[in-house]
Order: sequence, then C-alpha cells, then structure tokens
Amino acid sequence: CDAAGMVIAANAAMSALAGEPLAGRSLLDLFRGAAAQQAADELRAAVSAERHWRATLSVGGKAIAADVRAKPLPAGWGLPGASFVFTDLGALENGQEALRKTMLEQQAILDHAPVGIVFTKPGLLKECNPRLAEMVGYSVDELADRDAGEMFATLDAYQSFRDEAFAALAKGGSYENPECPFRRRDGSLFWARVRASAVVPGEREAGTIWIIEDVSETREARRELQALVNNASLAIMFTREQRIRRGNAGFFEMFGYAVGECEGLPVACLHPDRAAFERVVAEAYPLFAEGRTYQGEVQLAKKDGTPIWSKVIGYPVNPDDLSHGYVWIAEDRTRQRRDEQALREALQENQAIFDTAVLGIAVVENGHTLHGNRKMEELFGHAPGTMTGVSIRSLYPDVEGWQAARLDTARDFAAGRVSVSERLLVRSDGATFWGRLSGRPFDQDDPGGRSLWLVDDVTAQHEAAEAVRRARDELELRVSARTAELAGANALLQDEIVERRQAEARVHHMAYHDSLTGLPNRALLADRLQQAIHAAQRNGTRLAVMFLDLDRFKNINDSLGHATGDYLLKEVAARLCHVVRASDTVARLGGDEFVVLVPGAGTQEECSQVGDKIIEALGAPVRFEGHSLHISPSIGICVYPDDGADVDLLMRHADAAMYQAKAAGRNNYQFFKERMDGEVARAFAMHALESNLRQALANGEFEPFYQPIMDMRTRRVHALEVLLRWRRPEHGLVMPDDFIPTLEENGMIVPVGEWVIRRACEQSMAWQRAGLAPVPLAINLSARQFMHRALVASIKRIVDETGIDPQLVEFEITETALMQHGEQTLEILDQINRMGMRLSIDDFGTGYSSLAYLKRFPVRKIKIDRAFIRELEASSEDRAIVAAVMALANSLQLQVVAEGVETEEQLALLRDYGCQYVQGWLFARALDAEAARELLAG
Ligand SMILES: Nc1nc2c(ncn2[C@@H]2O[C@H](COP(=O)(O)O[C@H]3[C@@H](O)[C@H](n4cnc5c(=O)[nH]c(N)nc54)O[C@@H]3COP(=O)(O)O)[C@@H](O)[C@H]2O)c(=O)[nH]1
Repeated sequence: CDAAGMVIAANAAMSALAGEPLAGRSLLDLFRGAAAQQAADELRAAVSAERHWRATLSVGGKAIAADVRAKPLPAGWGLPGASFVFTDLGALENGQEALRKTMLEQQAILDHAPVGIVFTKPGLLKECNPRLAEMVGYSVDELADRDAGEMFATLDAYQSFRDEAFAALAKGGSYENPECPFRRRDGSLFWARVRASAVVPGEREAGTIWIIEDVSETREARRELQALVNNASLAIMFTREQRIRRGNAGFFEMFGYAVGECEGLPVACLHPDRAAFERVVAEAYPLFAEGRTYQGEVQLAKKDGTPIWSKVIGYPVNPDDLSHGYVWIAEDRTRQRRDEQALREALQENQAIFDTAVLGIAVVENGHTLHGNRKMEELFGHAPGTMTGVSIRSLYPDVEGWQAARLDTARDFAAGRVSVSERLLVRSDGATFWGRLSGRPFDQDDPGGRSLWLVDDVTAQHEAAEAVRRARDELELRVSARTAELAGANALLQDEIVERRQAEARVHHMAYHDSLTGLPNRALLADRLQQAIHAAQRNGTRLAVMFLDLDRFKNINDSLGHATGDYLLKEVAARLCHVVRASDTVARLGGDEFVVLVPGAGTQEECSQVGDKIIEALGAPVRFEGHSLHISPSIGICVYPDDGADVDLLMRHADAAMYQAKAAGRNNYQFFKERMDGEVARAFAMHALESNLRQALANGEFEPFYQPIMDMRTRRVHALEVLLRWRRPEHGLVMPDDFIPTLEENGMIVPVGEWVIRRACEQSMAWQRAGLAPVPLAINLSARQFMHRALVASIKRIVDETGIDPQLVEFEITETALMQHGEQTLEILDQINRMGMRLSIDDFGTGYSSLAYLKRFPVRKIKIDRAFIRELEASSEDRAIVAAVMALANSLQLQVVAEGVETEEQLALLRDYGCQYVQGWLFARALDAEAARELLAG
C-alpha cells in the first residue's frame, strides 16, 4: 500500500484470499466489517510498530480470520507506504501440509544449490548449505556458530570485506563483490563471488544471507586469457564508434605506440590513408551486420607512417548489439609478405630459368619424369606440358641402351658421384640423337630416390668429333704419303741447296774477282791489303804495293780489237801469278791496271827483285791469232809503312809512282817519291780526277742547277738554263769549269750529259705535276757529246720515258762545236729539230761562224757570250759587236739571248739594241731545284 492505504501490488494468494484483484483498491476495504476507523488506526499503529495482529477481514460478504503482519515499505520502493502479509487462519490449518512441503522443497533447493548459502548473525556463521561447507572444507554442523573471519584468506581481507559489505547493506541495499579471497580449512585459498542481503534491511543483528559462488576457475581462466591476450604476438584491439578503446601490448608494439598512447584515437589513424580505411569499413561492416567475422589482408600504417602488411580479423563484441564495439586481431605479415614476395620472385626466376634453359631439365622418380622443361620437351619432341609421367625407358631407342644407362647411373649415385654420360636417345617421332646426360640425386642419402637430370643435344659435336676422327685418319694417311713425297723433295732440295751454294759462291767470287782474268778485283785487293797491313803492324814487318799499267795497251786494243786485248790481259794475269809467290796477291783493277801486293817485301832490293821478275815475265812476246804481241809494264812501287799506313794512301801512292814510271820512259819500275815533277803531277791529278768523276756518277754526286733566262719585255722567266754542279764530298759544290773539260777529254761527258738531260726532264715533269706552269729548259750539249752517234736515240728515249713535251727542251751548242763537223752536224741538228726540240747557238761571237752554215742550221736562238756583255758600257767595240750580232740575228730571224747581264745599265743598252732575252746575275744566279721551284711558283 502507499501512504494513503491504496494497494499498489498484491500477490496471487492475496487476490485469491480477497476473491478479486486488489491493485488500486483501498486496503481498508478489507477491514470494513470491523469498525473501519478503528481498523485504520490499528493499521497505522501496526505499521509503525511493525507488529502483527489477529484481524477479521470482510471479504466478499464473508468474515475471514486472518493474521496480519505489517511493516513499512523498504527504502528501495521509493514510496512511504507499508507492506502487509495476510495469513488466512482458516486456511492455515489446511495449508500446514502445503507449508511443510514447501519447506522441504526449499530445504532441497538449499541442499542442492550449486552456490554456497550462509546465514550469519554479526560475526558468526549461523546456518549454511552443504555447498558452502564443501567449499570451505567443513561439515555443515562444524560451521555453525563459527567465526566468519576464519573463512577469509587473512584477517585484513575479512575486515575490509566486512566494512565494505556492511556499509552497503546498512544503506538497505544488497552487496556484491565479484572476487573475494577465501581460505579453506586446509589453508588453501579460493576465490568467490559474494552477494549479500540483509534479512531485515538495515538491521545487521537480524542476520544476513550470503550467497557465495566459487569463481576460482573462472578467475584463473580469465587471468590466463588476460595473460594470453597481453602476451599474444598478435595485436588485439577493441574499437567502438570507430575509435580505438583498448589494445594489448602486441597492438601497441605493432603500431609503434606507447602503451595506452593511442586509446581514443580514430581507427583510421592505423590505415595508410582515409581511402584504405574506408575500404576496410565497406568490406567489414556489412559482415558484422550479419553477425559474421571479417578477415582480410590489408595494408596498415605505423605511427611513423611505415606501412605494415597485416592479416586482420574483426568481429563484433556482441553480434546482437553492434554498439558494444568490435574486436580486431591483427597479425603483422610484412616480413612474411616480403619473404613470400622474394620466394615468389625466386620461384618465378627459377621457373624462367627452367623454361628458358638451353639444356633439357627433368626431375625423375621411379623411372618416370615428374617434370620436364620446354627444352626437354623440344629435345624429345613432346608437346608442351606432356613431359610429365614419361617413362625413362621410352627415351632410349632400345632396351640395352636404357639398361646400360640405369646400371651406370645406379653405380655413380651409389658412389656419391654425379652421373655424366653421352647416350643415344630417341625422340617421340623415332628420330635418334646424342644426348649428354648429367644427373644427381636430390638426396645423397637416398640414391634411388628422386633425381635431377640435365640433357644436352650433342649430336653435332658427336658428328664433328667423328668427322675429326675420320679426317685425322685420312690426314695420317696423307701425312705418311706426303712424308714419303717430302723425303724425295728433300733430296731434290739438298741438291738445290748445293747448287744454290755453288751459285752463291760464284756470285761471291764474281763480286770479288775480275770476270776476265779471275784475279781478285779492287774490293778483294783492298781487303787483302788491309789484312796485310794489320799483319805487318802486328809483326813489325813491311809490305810492298806495286801498281802496274800496261804501256800502250789502248793501241793494241783499238787496233787489234777487244778479243786480242782480252787475251793479252789474261796472259799478263797468268804470267804475273806465275812470277810471284802464292802468298802474294795479284789483282786487276780494270782496264790495263794491275796491282801486286807483296807482304814481307820492304827493302828496295826485295821490291826490285819482284819488279824485275815482272818486267822480265811480261817481256816475252804474246802470240795470238798469228800476231806476236809485245807488251811492257810501267810499275809504281810504294812500301808500308814508309809511304803510307792505310789502304787508300798506299794505293794512291803506288798509282802516283806508276805515273813516275810512265814519265821515266815506260817498262820500268819507280819507287814512290813525295815530290813529283809538274808533268807527272798533272798526269796524276788528271788520273785522280777522272777516277773521282767516275765515282761521282755512280754515287749520284752530280746535281743540276737552274738559271732563269728572262723575257726582256715582260721581265718574267722565259726559260731555265740547266747548269751542272758536282757536290763533291769534302770539297763542296764544284763548278762545271773544273770538271766538264775532264769529262769531255775522257769521254765521260757522254754518260754524264745523258744523265743531265734525263734528270732535267724528270724535274720539269715533277714541277708540272706539282701544278707549276711548264717552262722550257735550255740544256748544254758539249762538242764530244753532240758528235756521239747514240745522242739522238738517247734523247728520244729520255723524252719517251719521262713524257716531257719536246717543245719544252732546247739544246745549246757552242758556236765552235757547230762549226767542227760540217755536214754531220747539220744532220744531227735536223734530227733533233724534227723531234720538235729547239736549238740555240751558245757563246755566239767567240767562234768563227760561217754565215752559209748559220743560215742552214735549224737554230732559233743565239746567245751572245758574256765576254761581250761584261764591258758593254765601257767598250764601244763590244757595243759594236753586240749591235752587229743583233743585226745579223734580225736578218736571219733569230732570237737573241744576252748572257752575263749583271747591271741595269747593261740591261738598258741591250734593250736599246732590241735584245729579246737576257740571262745573268742581275736576275738570278743558277739555283738548286728547290730554289728554282720557288722562283717558278713566284
Ligand atoms: N756540256 C755541258 N756544259 C755545261 C753543263 N753545265 C754547265 N756547262 C758549261 O759549263 C760552263 C760554266 O758554267 P757555269 O759555271 O754554270 O756558268 C754559267 C753561269 O753561271 C754563268 N753566268 C750566268 N750569268 C752570269 C753573270 O751574270 N756573270 C757571270 N760572271 N757569269 C754568269 O755563265 C755560265 C753559263 O754559260 P753558258 O753555258 O755559255 O750559257 C758553261 O760554259 C756551261 O755551258 C752541262 O751540263 N753540259
């Protein structure tokens, strides 16, 4: 009832007692039968006194005796009202039985309750059920009136528990402690959940009912779970409203946060970006809505942004109410993923190697292939992907080959070796090939197990090796045949070698011997003389060099012919050899010159003896073809060391002495004297110069120079006169006046002159090839050269061989030379003229030209001798001569060159006389080829 006595609630028994529902009715209505006011007073008094009394109720017109207990409502009701317990006394008797049954049922409940239930009065246990007794290890009876503190782990624990519990109960409420430590009789502890309520709220003395539930196992399990969670290497996180609420140590560690640091942060912060987070949300939340678990491998991010690959499992805490949040378990798979990636790449690489290998690769087990790469398929002609499960036997053309391979392989594998062999294999189309096999077991301890094989097609090598073997056999045959052949050839070669040696000996002999007489020549004589000088030096002895020239030999040669001359020379050689000792040397230098070298002869007597013997031996007439030839020598003798210490000097002095013998009347010998008389000296000098000029031509010591002939009108080069120079070693440049007369005298002017023409033509062509304008050459011809019968042929040959334009060649012949030979001269000049070359008369004015001839000569030009130019300004006579020459030239329509022009005055006068061309130092001296080229290049 509330404070106004209105029924708030009534149980079923009460409604049954009242015969109708009572809620909302006034309780006083039950007491109407009695004096209502009295009943109301009594009720209030009973409530405030919390007592019970006997009352008569008026229900449904009936009076019912009832026992009423009244009590104010507990504070928890929130109303100032009272509770009433009505006991129908009439029905009580009938209910005794029912009550007893209820009591028994309740006792059964207590006895079998799975929780401990105990009733206490302050400080003491009063009653308890068997479960509690079991929990603490006492009997129910033993616990009666026992001190409650004994049940607790410690006295302190009991006291704090007691204070806390009774403080709560004192407020009229119930008390609950989820985990409280208790002690068993044997001293062991257990944990229990305790709930308590006061029998009479707020009245401790009225006693307290305790329900004690052993939660030790649950607690242990929870602790274990907690430890598990805390120590898990996995990250475990609890989220609610998309914020991080809690995480285990693994979580903080995985994401790089300090413990508790990120609690409250948005979950998105664990993702690399918003989009990644939303992808997970989009995938996971629909699953959660269906009460399912989300699983995925996603990329997350550490606090510092480092990406983490993580396997994530998420599920709702309460699938029925998603507002409770979610549990997320994340496993860091970054390393595994990296390892997996590396593994995947390695596998791909291996696969690529496997697929692209140039060798066939197969894994074999139990006589069949497990895998084979593409090359393997290709080798054996299998379609792609069909190399698996192929019988190894089928890869061999016959059973013998296969058996042999098996046996060898088994032997190799058992010995721990790689099995390498070359075998004939067969393709699926039946074609065979040679394969090089290389196999080894996967596991050395299981040689009969799985094995790896490499196969290479070596048919080509096999065939090549076979071909090589055949070729080698063939070669061996050919080698033996060739060896036999060579043996024959070798014999021939030996003969050839002998012949070659003989030929070489002949060549050597020819090089050092005179071909006509077989005597040593100049070179061998020089060598022998040198050796004899060394020997004489060593031994302190002397030696004699005797130079012989046959008197008037040229006469015999010219009159009786070369054959007679040759015979005579050979006879002289034989006689000389006959009269001297074998240790002496007889040599022929050329022509009619001989030298006898007499080692050991030093005194005049010894030399005279030899000289006399020679004169005597040559004195006897020589008979040849009916002629009796008389010959005598002129002998020059010089002695080492008195007359010279080297070969050259001794030869020259012997030569000089020979000239003395000639001068002394021939057919005698003379010893070398330091002083010679003038004629002998001249003859000797002439002889020496001739000898040197011969050497000069052979050694290339001659050199043409070029002096320009200028056009008076244009003052440009009209032609170049070719003037010979001799670059004589140790003498410098020798001018032609010093050697041309000698060349003319001894006839050498013919070969030297021919050389000059050839060299000048070659030079002109070289200048033209170098791009210079062609300039005519004026080449001197001496009288003797001009009269030589081979001149015209020689000039023609030079023109042909050098390719020079004949118009560019002009020959200068002295006036004297022209006048010497009359008609013959005319003939030669005509021939030269017909070849297209020009002719001019040199040194004009110094000879005595016949005007009749002059008119007939095909000359174009005359050169006024420089003797008339030199004094031109001073000498009226020379001016008159020059004027006359100019008049003559004009009348004969000849061009005129004035040579030796050294001054402008001379030039001016010559211009006045109408001279067209001038030559002289006023313009240029004779220049070497390089200077002349520069002049022409201008
Ligand atoms: N048969 C051959 N005779 C030849 C050849 N080379 C030259 N000679 C003849 O030798 C003579 C001397 O010649 P060289 O000493 O060269 O003298 C020549 C000029 O250098 C000289 N000359 C020219 N201008 C002047 C000058 O102004 N003053 C001066 N004092 N001398 C000068 O004159 C010589 C040329 O003379 P020429 O030949 O008459 O034109 C000489 O007679 C040459 O002919 C050869 O290869 N073969």
